[in-house]
Amino acid sequence: MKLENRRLSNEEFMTIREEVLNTWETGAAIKDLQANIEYAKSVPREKNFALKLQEAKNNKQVLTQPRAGVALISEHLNLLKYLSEEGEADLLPTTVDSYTRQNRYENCTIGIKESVRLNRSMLNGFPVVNHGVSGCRKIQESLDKPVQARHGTPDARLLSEIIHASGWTSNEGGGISYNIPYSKDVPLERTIKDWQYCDRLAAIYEEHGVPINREPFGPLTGTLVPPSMSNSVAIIEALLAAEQGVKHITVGYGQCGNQIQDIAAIKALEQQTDEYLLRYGYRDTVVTTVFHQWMGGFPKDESKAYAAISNASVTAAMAKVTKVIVKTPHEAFGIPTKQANANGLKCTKMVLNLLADQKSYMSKKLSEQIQIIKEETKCILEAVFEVGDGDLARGVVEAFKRGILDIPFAPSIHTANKLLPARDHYGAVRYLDCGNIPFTDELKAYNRRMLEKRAKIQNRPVDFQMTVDDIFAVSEGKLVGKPE
Ligand SMILES: CCC[C@H]1O[C@@H](n2cnc3c(N)ncnc32)[C@H](O)[C@@H]1O
Repeated sequence: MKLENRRLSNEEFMTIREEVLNTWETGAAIKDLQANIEYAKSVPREKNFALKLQEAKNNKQVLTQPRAGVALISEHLNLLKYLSEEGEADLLPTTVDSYTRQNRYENCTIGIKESVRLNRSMLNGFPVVNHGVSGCRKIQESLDKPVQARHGTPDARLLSEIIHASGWTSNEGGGISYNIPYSKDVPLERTIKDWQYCDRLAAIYEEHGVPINREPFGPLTGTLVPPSMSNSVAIIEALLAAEQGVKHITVGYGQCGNQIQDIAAIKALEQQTDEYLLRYGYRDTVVTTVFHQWMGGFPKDESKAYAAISNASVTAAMAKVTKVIVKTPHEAFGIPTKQANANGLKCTKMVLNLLADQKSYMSKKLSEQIQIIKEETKCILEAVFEVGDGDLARGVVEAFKRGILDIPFAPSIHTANKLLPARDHYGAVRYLDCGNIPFTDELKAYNRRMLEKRAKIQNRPVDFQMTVDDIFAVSEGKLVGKPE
């Protein structure tokens, strides 16, 4: 079937579904889609992820959500209960393991057996496909808060079938955001199509009375991704989801570190997502936002790690995002203990509570940065539509081929890797090299000027060494990299 940004017909969807359910044994238990929907309808409304986000948006409340996932059902349940109670998490994840993300379910079988034998998690997340609908329903039924699948899966079709049949009412990911940062060589045509299936599935539940939230993965590689590039990808995935009938979309952004630029990025993302959805005829979509606390290298020192978590929480509060994804003081080491995970959540919530009655006020600098990000994003998105001859899906594939869309430090061979970012002297992320991104001369000159200011202050040339210094800076306790 030719790649096209067009809603899958029921016949197309059901034909693909037949094949998807046969890719692992646990697909057999969810063959009856109507029965799956009936089950999902039985989940109490207060445990619906989409509705809880919508309520938070209306109440201008910032919700907290951790990442968390371990191999076995009972341990995973204990972990999520602890994060919900002790950690006061408003929304619950299930972070899925790396084997599942690559559809290597046979490795999960071994990992589950080893976890039982050694009495500790031998997988770096919860293997939703292997545990199947029975295991995932047990998780959902035993918790009193909404659950979302968080992963990094290029082909998440079976994973999505199982989680929604289990009453999990949110799914993270997208055809770009779970491909380019997560894989070496998976064609975009493939993942855009596979995520059209996941979006259509979410929409079918929605059309039968079960609101399902879809959350494109905002931060991408989480390494100096300029806001206009990550915003462009988020808006594209929101449009692709809306075309399949998705009505609840959370667009996301990973903290870059300069507070004004980060708040501006969230505001620009909210405004332009609404603008583009409206422009392309999607009128009844509920758009919420998610801010990811610092995604780059973390300090090992616990106190400094809490400072990074608190600092990110201030930005989340001042930007009035709908939800914030929380880091832990174990970030520099690996998978956190449940205590460290809960501590990151409590630290975050304390800051959010202290700032609940405050927000960032429009200033000249803030409105200038919103304008810059919106203009850069507009240049990118208009070019994507143009090279796709008006079809967004084909435009994405062509735009990556030409380097119009380009994600820095991505493992995928399907991104040009010509874009080079670096921080200006305020710490805002700028384009050191725009590669093939079709910015106006004014926008290129602005980015260059901001980097030249830093070069002058630091008495150094504008070059790649700035980028290298910036990659290590935060883990060394500063934001802007300094020359040796
Ligand atoms: C793109 C997401 C990266 C973040 O995702 C966290 N992460 C990954 N797997 C787990 C897990 N099983 N439990 C708790 N956090 C986890 C990492 O620490 C990192 O911050």
